[in-house]
Amino acid sequence: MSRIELDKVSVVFPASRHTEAVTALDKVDLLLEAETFATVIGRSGCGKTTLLNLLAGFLAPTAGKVALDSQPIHGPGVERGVVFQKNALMPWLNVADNVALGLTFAGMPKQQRQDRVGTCLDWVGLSGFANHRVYELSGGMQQRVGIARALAADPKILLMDEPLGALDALTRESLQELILELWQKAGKLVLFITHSIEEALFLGTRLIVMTPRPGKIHKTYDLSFSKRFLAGESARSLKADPDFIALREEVLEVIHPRGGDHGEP
Ligand SMILES: Nc1ncnc2c1ncn2[C@@H]1O[C@H](COP(=O)(O)OP(=O)(O)OP(=O)(O)O)[C@@H](O)[C@H]1O
Repeated sequence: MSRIELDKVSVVFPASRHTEAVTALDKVDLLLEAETFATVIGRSGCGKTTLLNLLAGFLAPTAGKVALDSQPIHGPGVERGVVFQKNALMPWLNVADNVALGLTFAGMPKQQRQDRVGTCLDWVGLSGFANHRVYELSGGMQQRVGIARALAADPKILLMDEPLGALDALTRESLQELILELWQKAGKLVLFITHSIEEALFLGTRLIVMTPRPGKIHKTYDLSFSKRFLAGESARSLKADPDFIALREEVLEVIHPRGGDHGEP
C-alpha cells in the first residue's frame, strides 16, 4: 500500500544574475493514500512540475519532508514510474525494447522481460506493434508506449506530467479512458498534471488546485466521476452532469478569477 506525504515542503530556486529567487512551492502539506488518482491543475508557474519532480526524486526540497511509505525520497527509484508530455522514447529501438529499457538496466532475465513487456503492450493495446520503430507510430501510440514503459517495472506510483497535452482531442479522450482502465486494473497511486480542467475532473478521485506566487495548494476536492465512468456511465453524460459543470466553473474561477488577470492555465 503506497502513501505519499508532503510535510511543509518548500522549494526555492535561488536568484541568478538575471532572475530573482522564486518560491516554486511554499509550505505545502499533502497526503495521498494508495489507489488515489490525484489530478493537479493550476496556472502556469504554480509549481505543478516542481511537485512532480520532488516525488520523482529529480529535485530535493529546500525545506520540509517528502516521503513515500514513510521513507524520505532521495533521488529517482523504480517504485516511481514517470510519463512526460514528450515521452523521451529511443528512436533507434523498437517498441518492445523501449518498454523493456528499465527492465534491461535492472538486469531482469530475457524471458521474464519479454513476458512483462508483452503484458504491458497488451494493456495499452499495442500487442501487434512490438517490432515497430517508434517513429512509425502516431503521437497517441507513442504515448501508449511511454505509459507501458512506466508500468513495466510495476511501480508503486505513477507520475504523469501532462501526458496527453500534445494530442488531438479524440486521441486524448480515448487515452483518458485507457488510463482510467489501467489505473483500475493496476491499482496504482497516480499523480497526473494537466492544464485541462475537464480532464482533471474526469480522471481524478482527488483534485489538487494550485495557485502561483508563491506556489501553494489552494484547495483539494474528492471526486467520483472516474469511478462512475468505470462503473459504466458514459464519459459524455458525466461531463454534462450538473455537478461536473458546477465544479468546472468553481475551479475555473480560482484559476482565472473573473475580473482578475487572464494568463494561460
Ligand atoms: N530550475 C529552475 N530554476 C529556476 N526557477 C525555476 C526552475 N524550475 C522552475 N522554476 C520556477 O518555479 C516556478 C514553478 O515552476 P513549475 O515548472 O513547477 O510550474 P508549473 O505549474 O509546472 O508550470 P507549467 O504549467 O508552465 O508547466 C516557476 O516560476 C518557474 O519559473
